[in-house]
Amino acid sequence: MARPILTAEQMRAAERQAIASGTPETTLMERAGQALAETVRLHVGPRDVLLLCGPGNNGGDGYVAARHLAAMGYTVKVAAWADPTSDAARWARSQWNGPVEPFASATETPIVIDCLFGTGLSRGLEQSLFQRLMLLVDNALVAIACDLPSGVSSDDGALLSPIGRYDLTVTFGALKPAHRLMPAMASMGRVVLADIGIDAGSAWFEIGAPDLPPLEPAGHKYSRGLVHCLAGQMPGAIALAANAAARSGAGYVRVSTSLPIDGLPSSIVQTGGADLQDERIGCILVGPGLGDVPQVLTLALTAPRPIVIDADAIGLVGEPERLQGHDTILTPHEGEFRKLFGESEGSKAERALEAARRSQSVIVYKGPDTLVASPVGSLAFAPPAPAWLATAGTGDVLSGMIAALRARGLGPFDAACAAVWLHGRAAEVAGSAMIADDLVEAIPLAIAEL
Ligand SMILES: NC(=O)C1=CN([C@@H]2O[C@H](COP(=O)(O)OP(=O)(O)OC[C@H]3O[C@@H](n4cnc5c(N)ncnc54)[C@H](O)[C@@H]3O)[C@@H](O)[C@H]2O)[C@@H](O)CC1
Ligand SMILES: Nc1ncnc2c1ncn2[C@@H]1O[C@H](COP(=O)(O)OP(=O)(O)O)[C@@H](O)[C@H]1O
Ligand SMILES: [K+]
Repeated sequence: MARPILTAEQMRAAERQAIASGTPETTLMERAGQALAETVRLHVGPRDVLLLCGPGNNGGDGYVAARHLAAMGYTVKVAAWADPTSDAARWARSQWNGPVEPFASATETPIVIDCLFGTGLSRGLEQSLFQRLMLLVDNALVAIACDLPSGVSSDDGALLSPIGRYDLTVTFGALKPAHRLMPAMASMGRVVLADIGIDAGSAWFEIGAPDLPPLEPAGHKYSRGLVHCLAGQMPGAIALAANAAARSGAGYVRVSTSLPIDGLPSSIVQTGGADLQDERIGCILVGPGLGDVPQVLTLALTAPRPIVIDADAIGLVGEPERLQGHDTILTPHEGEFRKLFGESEGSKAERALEAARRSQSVIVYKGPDTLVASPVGSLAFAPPAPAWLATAGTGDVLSGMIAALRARGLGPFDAACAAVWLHGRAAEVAGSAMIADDLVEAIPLAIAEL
């Protein structure tokens, strides 16, 4: 299931909306703290708990959780960095009947819950604070962050001060961009989303398992999708992409190549010519292994068909505005992105959206925190993918998968999101010693699980 993602400002607006509709702020805080306590009960055994509370509403969630955990039978200690400064947090503090010790005297405890700062963090933590926090977090059996690890910038995933490693992060109403952006996402552990009754409808979301289009009982290979791949100077890469397209359910995969490609399955047709005016083509794929052959990209752009532009072809585009009016999906990694769009300011999310707007294309901005951006402002964040995807050729596999799903009839944004999700899942199925060829073999297994 897709999970909504809101910026800190959007989250505050959603909270104001809920309050205006009759839900008091203290009720939202009660729900958040209770959900935090229940998540602890669900995931963690009955060991002593230390809650570290800050001055704002993140700390308020902590006092509420302390009360619920104590009622569940946990031995609970609370340590505060500062007195509550918001009305809701003061209320939550007043409802906690146990002692509150100074932060400086808090000692190592099996379960540590960081409720110091959440979406309201405005600057890095002072050194004595983050050093002590990291010690408590890294020496805990289980470390849990309330909403966000303290030190993380909610909107862009930057670390305003160093953070420890958390096993679990419990967030409320919606995920925040930092849950799915590097470097913050690498230290969050599992991210659990608790419903606190706010309306989190959003154009930004975390990609969930896709719904692939059902096969027509009376379908034929062309109606299932024809992917036309354009080879270049290093055909191994387009072979991987073509294989991936075939394994992702395209009805027909064709490769235009001047050199015969060894080892391609016989079901993938190799042709010398490139009739790109063929109306049966569902998607053209250009770029993997292309080399410096701009005329192949130009040829692809003369065809009025959906097109995936990957790898070398991205560097050959020139001006992003050239792609306006085409039905294009671009799949840059960091280097390719900067080559085409230049060095721009802002978070990865903002840069992805700006790139989609300039090129009027769907942008799959790859990396450990892959984003899919559309020209109309939709933004999808990939769930964490295994680090072993960082191996040669996995990007070629992804572009083949996107082309197949586009040819099968998904729209460009949905095709990219579905392929990104399946790519990550196929990598999990293939295991940590996989190479890109194994990833291709795992695609049907990932699809069969849906
Ligand atoms: N917005 C919502 O809908 C809800 C928010 N809730 C909680 O409220 C949190 C946000 O609360 P707040 O906006 O009060 O913000 P925080 O509790 O994250 O922190 C804000 C407080 O910390 C201070 N501060 C910020 N950076 C600091 C630093 N580096 N060193 C020392 N002090 C610093 C600020 O001056 C302010 O007093 C969320 O993360 C979540 O846990 C929940 O109670 C549920 C509902
Ligand atoms: N550390 C990582 N963790 C998870 N996924 C990663 C990581 N590094 C790269 N990836 C993914 O692996 C793929 C690599 O693509 P790319 O850089 O184009 O490689 P290649 O050109 O060798 O095919 C992308 O889908 C990217 O999102
Ligand atoms: K926190």
